[in-house]
Amino acid sequence: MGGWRFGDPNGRRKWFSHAEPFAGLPGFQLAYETWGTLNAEASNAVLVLHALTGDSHVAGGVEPGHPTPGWWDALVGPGRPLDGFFVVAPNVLGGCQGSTGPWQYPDFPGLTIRDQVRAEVHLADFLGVEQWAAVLGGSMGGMRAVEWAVGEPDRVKSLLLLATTAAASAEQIGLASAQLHAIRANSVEGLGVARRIAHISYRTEQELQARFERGRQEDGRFEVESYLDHHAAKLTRRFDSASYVTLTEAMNSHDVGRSRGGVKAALRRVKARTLVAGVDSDRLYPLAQQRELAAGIPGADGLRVIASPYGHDAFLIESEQVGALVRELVPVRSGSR
Ligand SMILES: CC(=O)SCCNC(=O)CCNC(=O)[C@H](O)C(C)(C)COP(=O)(O)OP(=O)(O)OC[C@H]1O[C@@H](n2cnc3c(N)ncnc32)[C@H](O)[C@@H]1OP(=O)(O)O
Ligand SMILES: N[C@@H](CCO)C(=O)O
Repeated sequence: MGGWRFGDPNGRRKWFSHAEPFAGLPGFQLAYETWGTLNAEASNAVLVLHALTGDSHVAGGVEPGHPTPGWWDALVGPGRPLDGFFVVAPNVLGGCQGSTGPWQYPDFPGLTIRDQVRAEVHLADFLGVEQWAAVLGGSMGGMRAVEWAVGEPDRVKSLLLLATTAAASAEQIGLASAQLHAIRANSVEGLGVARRIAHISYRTEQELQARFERGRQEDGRFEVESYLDHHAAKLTRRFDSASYVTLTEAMNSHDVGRSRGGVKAALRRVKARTLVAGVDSDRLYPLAQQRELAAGIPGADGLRVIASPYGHDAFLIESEQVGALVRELVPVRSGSR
């Protein structure tokens, strides 16, 4: 088993353990990282929720000795939008970066986004956070963020939903099911095939055309093929195929309206001041999905649009635009954190 499943590659992980049976598991642990300090009123805690292949390492280089870059470096650190907050980022339940996942159990139960959020509620209780100043998430992280706000409306003061949806659509489930078939046919090769399919959906036709055209490598592969091979190999080195299946199935299960009278009724439960943003070129999580969220959440301030040629991945790449949204959601109030 790779060290990344158990270990602490950046030397910053902490673990929370829950010893009681939970969602078909005998118990669980969540790996998480934190930045900053919880204030005396416990009013400055921000929960950052990662996407499908992300992890708890939101930021690197904030403290000496931890240089490995994170996936939202632009948000955390001196002078950055979450400076002064107590930032908490767990690895999702079912993931493979320190949290309990299917690589540990032969008969790992299926999990839903709701199960994953319920696990994070236990982490919040453990940390002494009664209400998050903000919950932020994109894509799968946004699914958990909206589930937090619907399921625990009194515990989320403000909410940022990026490139996400209230319920997985038929197309999203369809693309995911092709990826799941590839992995079930051959877990290692299949993970690479799944990443290739997924990565195309994370980018845009125009970007791929502009970058690669019909170019070929010396070995005869198309440039775009080589690019996808590279992303497939990179993910296969750092990610567990069984976790990919568990997390993908959890995303397919996502429907905030299930057993709550539908999406509209569920979204009306949200009490948080909310910003919803989508990416103008996102073909996987199209703007219509964020429009539905913005229209349905009572405290939502319209729909914000991130302008980008990069498609769905823009919520990871367009850090200036994302940072501006975070500053708007949780403005710096000197001395009040
Ligand atoms: C820093 C961390 O630890 S992140 C860990 C957690 N990760 C996450 O949460 C998100 C997962 N990551 C991602 O989704 C993606 O990597 C993103 C969105 C961040 C990538 O965004 P971009 O910066 O646009 O990268 P892009 O898609 O252009 O890929 C660049 C890579 O493709 C390679 N590449 C470009 N063209 C080609 C080609 N024709 N053939 C082969 N490789 C190619 C580059 O050399 C580069 O390699 P590297 O990443 O190993 O340095
Ligand atoms: N590139 C992102 C896309 C999923 O939202 C990831 O791998 O997590």
